[in-house]
Amino acid sequence: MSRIYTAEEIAREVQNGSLWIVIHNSVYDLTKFYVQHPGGEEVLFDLAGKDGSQCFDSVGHSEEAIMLRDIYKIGDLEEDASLEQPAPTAKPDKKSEPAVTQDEDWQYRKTEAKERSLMPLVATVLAIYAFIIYYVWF
Ligand code: HEM
Repeated sequence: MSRIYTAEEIAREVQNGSLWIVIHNSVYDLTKFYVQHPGGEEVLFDLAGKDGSQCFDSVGHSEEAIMLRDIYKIGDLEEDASLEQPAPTAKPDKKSEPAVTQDEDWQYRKTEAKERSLMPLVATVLAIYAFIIYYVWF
């Protein structure tokens, strides 16, 4: 039978250096796993002692990840326990990323387009130079 943990117990363990995270009322000890996490260590550290359900679900973890998660389950959170909710910045907002990148791309393309529009002018000037040098020398 799995153990029931109180919010205070979880907080105490985290203070003692363990990396415990609660996902859908199950308690996971990720102290040994965080170094192997494909999504990075930092996201897990930000959620130490907190509720990582929203974060875990929003990433769309694979079946393998869900099975792997079960290995680290140590128990359940007691009913009605109030855990600290993660700050909005602790969540990887995958949706906002492309928007920023697209915006930057747009600026990049704009500069690139401007540079490209100068190319015929530069080529013409160089051709005239080459023509003059050819005339003067020969
Ligand atoms: C027991 C807990 C967890 C396990 C076992 C786990 C496992 C994994 C695995 C195996 C992957 C590789 C991709 C996949 O197979 O889905 C992954 C990616 C990732 N995970 Fe987790 N994860 C856990 C918790 C979390 C939590 C709480 C967060 C939220 C901050 C998170 C954020 C991410 C991110 C951002 C990626 C990268 C996704 C990508 O690059 O597409 N993970 N995780």
